[in-house]
Amino acid sequence: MSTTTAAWNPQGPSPMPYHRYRPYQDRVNVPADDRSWPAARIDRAPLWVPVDLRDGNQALAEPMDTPRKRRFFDLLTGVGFKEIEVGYPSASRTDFDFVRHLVTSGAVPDDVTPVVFTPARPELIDRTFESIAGLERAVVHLYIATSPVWREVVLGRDRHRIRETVREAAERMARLAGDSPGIRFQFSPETFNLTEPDFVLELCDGLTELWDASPDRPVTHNLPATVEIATPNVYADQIEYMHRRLSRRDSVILSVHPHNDRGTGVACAELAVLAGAQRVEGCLFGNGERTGNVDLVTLALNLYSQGVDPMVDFSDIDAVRETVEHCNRLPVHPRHPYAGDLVHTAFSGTHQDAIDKGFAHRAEHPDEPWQVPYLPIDPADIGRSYEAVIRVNSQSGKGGVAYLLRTHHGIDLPPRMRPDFSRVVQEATDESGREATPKELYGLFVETYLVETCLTEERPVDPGEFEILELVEDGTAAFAEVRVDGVTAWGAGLGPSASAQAVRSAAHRAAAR
Ligand SMILES: CC(=O)SCCNC(=O)CCNC(=O)[C@H](O)C(C)(C)COP(=O)(O)OP(=O)(O)OC[C@H]1O[C@@H](n2cnc3c(N)ncnc32)[C@H](O)[C@@H]1OP(=O)(O)O
Ligand SMILES: CC(C)C(=O)C(=O)O
Repeated sequence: MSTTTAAWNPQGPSPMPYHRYRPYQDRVNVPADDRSWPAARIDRAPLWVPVDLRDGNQALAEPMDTPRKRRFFDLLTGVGFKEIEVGYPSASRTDFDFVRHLVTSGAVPDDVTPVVFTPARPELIDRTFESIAGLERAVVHLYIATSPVWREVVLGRDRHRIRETVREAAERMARLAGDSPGIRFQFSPETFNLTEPDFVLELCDGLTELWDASPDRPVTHNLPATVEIATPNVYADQIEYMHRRLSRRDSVILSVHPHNDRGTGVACAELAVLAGAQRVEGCLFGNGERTGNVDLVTLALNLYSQGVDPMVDFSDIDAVRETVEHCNRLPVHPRHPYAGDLVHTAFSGTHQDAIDKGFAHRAEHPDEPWQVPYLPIDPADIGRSYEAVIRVNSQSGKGGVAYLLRTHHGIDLPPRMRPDFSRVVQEATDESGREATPKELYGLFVETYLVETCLTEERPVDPGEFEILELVEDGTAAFAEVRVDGVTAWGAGLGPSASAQAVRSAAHRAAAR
């Protein structure tokens, strides 16, 4: 990219000390392989693994207690997740007790595998195995940071010492698991995205060998973007590098664990799946350390919107959201993809017009694939009503106003009358600075167009004086446009003598102008 400033771009240098930071190219070696991921396509869902009860939980000011964790766990199994990280049992008594609760209460369905998380420390590995005693199936997940800064600054161990620590931990895990066929292993080189690729490959391949992974008892290598450092294409290159080189590839489940520091967690996960990842760890609605873990709801519904089976059920997204908000004690943002309160709502006029026309088109062609403008998916598919799709304020136009009157009050304004009522609404909302609810719109409609009595008394109109320009009757209501002395106005009527009322009303409005 050119660094010279073009005449059309008047931006000046920022006073912020950006020179303190380095581009990712100076921080990690990213393999310059040929890449195939840009041309790939996602045609099936990866294995989703929610880590809300561990990574999400460790980021909460008030970690979940057993009842909250249990409620979350039941939600996750109910939605259809089959592998669930349930805690960091060596971290606290609460975490340990919850895993024991799962073991002893029979809460784990037969087709669900819990995952437990442990650092590479012998006493904590022992405690982790203690927590799962009695579970038929579990994945024991070992982690240690592998990148240069963490090695030097945090762990004080060089590559050789890290290799040794990992080997000793893995041997201990293998010993503790014994010949139990239901216990599988997972390894996460924390800060993978900042680690030299050859070192990660060496560690992962060493464990595949040591744990004797096979297609029947595969090992999971989980490659986290612990802290995002680059655009998502870079993560995809890193994942594809591993995908192509990991040994015993058919005995390895290649997993990713993106965080969202740059706001690109979802993009990282999607590009990583294009690059060969088969499993994705994340949290519902993106809870997690700092800016959060990648949001599994968004990922699953992104697939859904492509016509791909997401293999989880979010058909009642508000119930899912309510449980997650209760357990995390954190709200979901109103603009959150798919689940936020406002994400299926249009306030602006041209959007409302397009949605209105889209629904009308759909009513005539119900079997066509979904293509209502501005609505990526049908809100009804995730349990949302159409009620909130269009809301009116001063940014709205005639289409939205007409839509609300029609859908909430059964009043279908004739197209030529819509601009007239829209002006009335615009004045009212400009004046109030607020949204106009469907009830308020109806009130404005009645007040504006059903005006016969007072005007009749003030200035009676002789029927011979006016000309009816348009009269529309639709069974419930009638609408009339009338000219009096060269002045036109609309009126409306409801009920049995709606037409007569509409004409009288319009005539009196015109006469009063
Ligand atoms: C990216 C992630 O999300 S990783 C998961 C992080 N999650 C958590 O930390 C939540 C739960 N953790 C805890 O409850 C505690 O940290 C415990 C129980 C695990 C350990 O507690 P403590 O013994 O008090 O240690 P502390 O919390 O200070 O952790 C730092 C120590 O762990 C070491 N450490 C960090 N990661 C690892 C690892 N994967 N394997 C082995 N040791 C590690 C550090 O080098 C440091 O050791 P040092 O004291 O010798 O310098
Ligand atoms: C250790 C892994 C799984 C992790 O939580 C991270 O890197 O964020």
